[in-house]
Amino acid sequence: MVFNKTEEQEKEYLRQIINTINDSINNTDKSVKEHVDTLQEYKEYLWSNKDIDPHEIRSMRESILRHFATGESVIDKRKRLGKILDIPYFGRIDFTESKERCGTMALYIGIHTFYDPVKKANLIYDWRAPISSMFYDHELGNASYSSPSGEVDGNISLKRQYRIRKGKMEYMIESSLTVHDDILQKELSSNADDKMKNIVTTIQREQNRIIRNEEAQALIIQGVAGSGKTSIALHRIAYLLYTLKGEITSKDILIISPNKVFADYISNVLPELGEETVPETSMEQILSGILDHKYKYQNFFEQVTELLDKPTPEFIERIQYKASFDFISQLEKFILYMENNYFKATDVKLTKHITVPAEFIDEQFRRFNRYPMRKRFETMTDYILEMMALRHYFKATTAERNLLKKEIQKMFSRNSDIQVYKDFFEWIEKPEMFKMRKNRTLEYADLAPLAYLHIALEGSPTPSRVKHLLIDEMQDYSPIQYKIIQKLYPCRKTILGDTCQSVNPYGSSTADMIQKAFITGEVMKLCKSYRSTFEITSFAQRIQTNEELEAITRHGEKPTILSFKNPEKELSAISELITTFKKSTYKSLGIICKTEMQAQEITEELKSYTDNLYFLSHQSTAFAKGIIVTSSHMAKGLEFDEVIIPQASSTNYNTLIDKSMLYVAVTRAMHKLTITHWGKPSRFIP
Ligand SMILES: Nc1ncnc2c1ncn2[C@@H]1O[C@H](COP(=O)(O)OP(=O)(O)OP(=O)(O)O)[C@@H](O)[C@H]1O
Repeated sequence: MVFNKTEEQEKEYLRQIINTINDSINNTDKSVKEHVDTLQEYKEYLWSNKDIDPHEIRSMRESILRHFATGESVIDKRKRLGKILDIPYFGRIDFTESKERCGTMALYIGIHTFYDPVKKANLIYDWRAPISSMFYDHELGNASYSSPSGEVDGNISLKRQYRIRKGKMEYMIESSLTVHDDILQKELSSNADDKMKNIVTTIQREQNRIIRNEEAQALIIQGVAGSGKTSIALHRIAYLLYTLKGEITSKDILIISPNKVFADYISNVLPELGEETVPETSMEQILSGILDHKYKYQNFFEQVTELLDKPTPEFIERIQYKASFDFISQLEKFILYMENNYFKATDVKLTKHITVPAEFIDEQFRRFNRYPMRKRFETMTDYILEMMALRHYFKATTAERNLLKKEIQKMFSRNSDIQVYKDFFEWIEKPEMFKMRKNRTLEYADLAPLAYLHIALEGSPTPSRVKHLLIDEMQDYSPIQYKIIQKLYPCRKTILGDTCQSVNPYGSSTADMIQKAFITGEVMKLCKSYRSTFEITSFAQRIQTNEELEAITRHGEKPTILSFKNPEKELSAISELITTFKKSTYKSLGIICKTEMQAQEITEELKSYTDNLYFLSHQSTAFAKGIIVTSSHMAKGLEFDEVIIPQASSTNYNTLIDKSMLYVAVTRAMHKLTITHWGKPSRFIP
């Protein structure tokens, strides 16, 4: 007999579950109150009794801490219960184990586990539990999952999906498929929120494999635009926090994200999944940190702007060379060269009668080669003086010690990293490859190699406590940057991106290049694109074909291309499109320009037609709902119900990097896309 066979029975069961959760909430509230009262009693006792003996104080202190810890975990539980009251579960599978004789289990799956202490049974299973994986991986029929004690085989006889909101069941679907297409279609057709949302109810099989991959040391996810890479990476973090509880907490995870707006945009997913948000940083922050924030540098955004503007061929060449593996191997050879040639030992006369011979000093420089070059001087001095004390009974004074150390330091050719870096380019006979900008500002492409040399000379900063590193927009970082990341964060990693969406075509990395830079790493692919309608995805494919991409069959309006005689007409048409958007059910509109300067200009111009425009610059820190005007670079990773791409003329979109920008802009649209231009249209518009 099937448990809760009909929809009526399911609705009644939901009511029962909600009552049980409410009982549990009342009990935890009582327990929280008891803890608070006890702590208050302790406090009053301590305040009113001045002469308590130290033993009593100690034992009270322990009790207080114990109460505090239990109190905190009860509060956590209370928070979780409050959350599951809204949507207790979203799926169900009926599973019969082949070996066991305990019959068929109806497993309800939700964001959190719910254990009923009265019935002594798990009423809801966490979506991350091993048994729940079958919900995502299997259709009706034979199924299995990996439990801690081995593979469990069995049979799924029923599969249901529910939409429950505020404790009420809106509908349920019985399905033989993994995740029912109707529900996925409904989710995908909904409008964009101001923050990325979780997709736990509709995770697809190929996505689930990535979320639950525990083997890969570095998991590299190459996924087409809109394939759910970022969502999946965040669900993976939630999964790891669940399975590795006790070993890893959200504070042990670090996200390297492209900018603050993106970090803000994704900041809701983990809390929605019941986990804390994780720390976030940027590549520039890391690299500049290695160099003690000593140098002014062109940031990545400025480099992209220069590439879009009028880059000189030499500028492009410098970026390209520094993103090559040949460059890394030259740099490594040079480090070896420094090791062999930069330390020129000389005799050091410590007293009238005592001289430390050059040969002996040189020997010590080589002896301590496990230390970075500039970190050897202290240890060498100590060792030399120890040897002299042993062999010659010479006991050096502090002044003599300082003198020796200073002299040894002087034997190393260079103190300045920049000078060493310049030497490198002389050594490879390519001095033209290094160019300092005005105001002693470094080019962005020099930041990483300079940091690499700095590590060879001074060592890495203190070992990081990061246990899992997440890198988004992987294609925008070059191999040398990955080499540094590997030195700094030898932990496990999840790295994701899409080569087709590079805003750094001369210095970008493919999944294979990243794998090569890390030596180890597993590449997994996501080929299905979920964000945009079939029509928009097909349009994007004609701008830049990705053979691996598979568009989801969700249909919508065909993208529109509007041509005008002059910029005034174009602007007035855009303002009309804005008016139509305001009357529509769509919640977000992105007006995406090629550069930030163009976005700023258009914002100013549109202000006389419409209000509530939000200009998103590279200095912005938060994403906003409504009408956003921004550049392609900033729009990367974001999505909008509707997108307008202005100024798509042949002069504005003409080069390789322009094409990438157009592709990024087009793939931000979920439901509607309009491209406008005056004069000749860009050759990239299909
Ligand atoms: N299994 C799924 N169920 C529901 N929605 C999904 C699913 N997978 C992806 N999506 C939706 O597709 C959209 C794109 O997801 P996401 O931004 O994570 O993709 P991405 O690969 O990082 O995109 P891009 O590289 O283009 O920025 C989001 O709206 C996300 O909610």
